Amino acid sequence: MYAQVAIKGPYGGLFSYTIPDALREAAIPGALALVPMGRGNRTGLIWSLADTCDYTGEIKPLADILGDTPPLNAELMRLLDYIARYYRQAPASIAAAALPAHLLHDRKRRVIWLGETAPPDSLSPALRALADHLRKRKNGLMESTIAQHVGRAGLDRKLKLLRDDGLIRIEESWDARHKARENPHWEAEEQAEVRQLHEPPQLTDEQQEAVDALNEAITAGRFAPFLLQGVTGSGKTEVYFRAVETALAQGRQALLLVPEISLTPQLTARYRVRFHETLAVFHSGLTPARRHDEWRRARSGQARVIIGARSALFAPFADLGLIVVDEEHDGSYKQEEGVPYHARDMAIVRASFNQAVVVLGSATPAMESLHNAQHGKYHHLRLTQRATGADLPPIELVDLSDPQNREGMRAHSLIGKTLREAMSETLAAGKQSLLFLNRRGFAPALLCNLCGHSVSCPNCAVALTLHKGRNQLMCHYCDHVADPPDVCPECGQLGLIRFGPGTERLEEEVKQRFPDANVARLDRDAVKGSADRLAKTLDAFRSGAVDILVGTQMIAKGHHFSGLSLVGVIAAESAMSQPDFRAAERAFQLVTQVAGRAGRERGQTGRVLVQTFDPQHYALTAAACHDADLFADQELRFRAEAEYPPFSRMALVRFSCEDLGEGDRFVAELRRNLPHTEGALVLGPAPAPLSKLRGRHRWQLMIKGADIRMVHQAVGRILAAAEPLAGRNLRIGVDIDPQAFV
Ligand SMILES: Nc1ncnc2c1ncn2[C@@H]1O[C@H](COP(=O)(O)OP(=O)(O)OP(=O)(O)O)[C@@H](O)[C@H]1O
Ligand SMILES: [Zn+2]
Repeated sequence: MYAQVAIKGPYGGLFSYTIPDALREAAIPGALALVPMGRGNRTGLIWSLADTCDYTGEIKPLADILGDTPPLNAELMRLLDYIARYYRQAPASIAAAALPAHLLHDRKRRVIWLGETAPPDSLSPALRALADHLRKRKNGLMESTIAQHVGRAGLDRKLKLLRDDGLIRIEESWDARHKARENPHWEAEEQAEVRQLHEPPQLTDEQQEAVDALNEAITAGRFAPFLLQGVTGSGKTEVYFRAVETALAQGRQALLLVPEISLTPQLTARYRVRFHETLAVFHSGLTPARRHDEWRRARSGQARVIIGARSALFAPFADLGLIVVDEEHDGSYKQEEGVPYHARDMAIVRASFNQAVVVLGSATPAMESLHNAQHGKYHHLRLTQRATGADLPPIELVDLSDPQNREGMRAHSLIGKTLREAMSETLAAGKQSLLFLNRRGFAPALLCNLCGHSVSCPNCAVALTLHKGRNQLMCHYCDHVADPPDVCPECGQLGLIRFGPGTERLEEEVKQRFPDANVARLDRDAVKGSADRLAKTLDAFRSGAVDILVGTQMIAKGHHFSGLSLVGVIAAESAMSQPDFRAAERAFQLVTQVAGRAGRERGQTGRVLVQTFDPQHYALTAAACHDADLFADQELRFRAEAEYPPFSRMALVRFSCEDLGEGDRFVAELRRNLPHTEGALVLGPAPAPLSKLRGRHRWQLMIKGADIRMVHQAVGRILAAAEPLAGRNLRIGVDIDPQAFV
């Protein structure tokens, strides 16, 4: 028997080890193993067991198995293996994404002797020697120090035996290290929310129908995928609650995936009120130690409902009966860095492995999900009315090319006349406004109007964004910062102008125009370095302390602000003009979602103004009449004609190299040797739209095929051709079902 161990590091692959007799029982897939590698030991995840081994060199034995029970059970290992194959990724990268960060890092543990001064006679000679060594130190010993004395082999197992006998205590050192950094504000916020929440509401007829359908499927205990398409404010959350209750009543567990940004105390509080201590929360505000605690509560079955962002997909469960993917269209479900996987798509896979029900919920479903619903792959449930009885707010498209609207706008003004007047009226009526602009900073470019030079990042092929508050130029890709120059670095003249829109500029204009209003801004800069800043600002807006909130997509979705009546979208273009076939879909989703924040309480009238230079665009006209079906009809027709997903499948193979010449030579060579796959279209390799990122030059190759098998086959052949041509400095990455084409 050989253990195939996934080990993080430059190799990325699986390494074979023999299994010593003492570890035979514990060495199963999903267990953490300590293995000899080079001159030291490394921690890895046992991926699989094999009877044979191809490796012809010396195969070493596993040094130890770590932990009491394997962190990942057979069900999760099956999912991980599927992900590795589907996305063509190294097992070690997947393991790193799936496990709490601590487990794979080399552990620093302190072992403290608790027993009598003399070890009991019943101990075996090996344990007795170890116990003798331990009892001499009052303050305990680091595990690494113990290993130097008694050897590493089997040490973990021996310590476990002593611990089980009550003779020692083992302290994870990071427990202490991270406790100090715990953020108390989050808990306080959540508590405040909990007190405000009341009894569950009586379901509307539409909600009841959806709940009935879900309950039936959950009770049947078989795999069943649903698309819950409900307009903004239709009470999808209440439907999820009822489904979760049913799954719990069946003795099973439930997983709720939410976009990271929705993980506000408001949302978790709503879940806490319903599910109490059976709830575990995985959010970015937790310290690693707390995260690990929550993870352990889930694995032990103590927590029966888990709510979390993308990576909660890997939450350990004994018997998962329901997965909910809230705002399933949200881009944050796709991980772009590291292992590119889509948590929504893999949620479907995980549900099918578990005979579980999976619900994808959204007011603006992805075209892929709609297509599946239309073809009977998913059950389609719809909520067409707002649960509170409020009407959807009227949406007006404001044509910015119309001179009337430009009246009073100065050179860099972002707010046209119609929006300005509406904001005045709202303020005068004591109501709140929200302005949405999908770009942070003051100006996305610093341009020389004498020579045309644009100040760009030294590491990336993009312009640097000016941040006026901190008076710095920043790269939004690599976080490079620089002082803004006084003169053009190219021609040396005083010709630099701050060009383009940004939330900081918008905030400044709002403050100038409405000096008496209380204005706040929410974007990545505004919440940087403070985990509770987001919650605090949202709270101030919710309580009415802030009159006008300016922000990026952080404010666009999921929130329920009861006093909000006016929503302004500053530049609807920015979403539509991207070189991406999903641009129209994103524009429709964005406008619908941000508009959906307005007028959510019964008896309230909301108003939404969308400023645009292209008021005829079908994404905007459909959004303006709240017609998701009309948009889907047009969008799916366009996708079918152009053979884009969901009518085809795609993949990107990316190449990057620090040296431009070396990359160019590789790409030219690959182009000459590009293999052909029947039924798959291959475009490139060509320089990527973002041609340089973090100091590496980039190229990409796009593959389009009628189905995923062809795409996989083409990717496999291209990798086989590319890998032998690639020098040491060239990196190759695969992105299956890409969401971003930069
Ligand atoms: N049956 C009901 N009766 C009255 N109010 C309800 C009912 N169901 C939900 N609500 C309330 O309606 C509001 C909107 O619900 P919720 O936030 O779940 O909507 P949603 O569908 O998730 O919207 P969005 O897609 O915009 O996030 C909430 O304040 C919720 O408490
Ligand atoms: Zn950069």
